[in-house]
Amino acid sequence: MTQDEMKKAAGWAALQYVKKDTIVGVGTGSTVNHFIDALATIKDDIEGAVSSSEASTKKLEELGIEVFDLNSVDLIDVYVDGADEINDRMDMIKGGGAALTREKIVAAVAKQFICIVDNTKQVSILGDFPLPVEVIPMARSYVARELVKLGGDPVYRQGVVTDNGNVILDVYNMQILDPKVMENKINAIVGVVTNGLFANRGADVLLVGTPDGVNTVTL
Ligand SMILES: O=C(CO)[C@H](O)[C@H](O)COP(=O)(O)O
Repeated sequence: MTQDEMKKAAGWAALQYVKKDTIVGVGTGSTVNHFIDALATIKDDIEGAVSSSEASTKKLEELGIEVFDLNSVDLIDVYVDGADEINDRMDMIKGGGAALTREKIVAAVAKQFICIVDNTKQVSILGDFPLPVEVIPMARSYVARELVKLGGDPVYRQGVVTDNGNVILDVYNMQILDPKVMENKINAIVGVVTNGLFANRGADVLLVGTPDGVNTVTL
């Protein structure tokens, strides 16, 4: 089974968590793209979606799913998104697709976070995947120096501008033993918009695509 087939299995499995007549929070990435394909098959049964990126909005609209502005929505029942890494506490690193800030905002509003991954994303300690940090452009060098003080090796993701007009620093070699503490420390650096650690708000349900089917994990 290919990695993409495992992503597809996880993406389609998330459909069972979508309730009738609700607004669905939609993440970003190749695994979520499979979820959007699945969601399109029940589009007449849902009210619509709130999207975490321009890319997901485009795909949702192309498939006929109405996309609402988050400011016009009081309640999101489930938020479905992928991850770059997830540990057994359901803490994640996200932002490989540079959509981390909007993802974190939509996730914050949702009652339930359903994380969909293939089995290569499960880790015991977060940090092999470089941690994305979204930064206001004029603060890039300052934030990079502060990230070095926290023990990381930040690398500017050249040529990438986020949907919010900011830049991304990918932090290599970060020892992330306490994800919540690290998330808070990095977010406290002036000029950081947010970082890709989702620990203060982790996943509630994890769906893992494997060669033997989809495993469901809850805490
Ligand atoms: O956080 C993300 C985008 O910002 C994605 O969820 C993450 O990068 C996983 O992507 P994929 O499903 O393509 O493996």
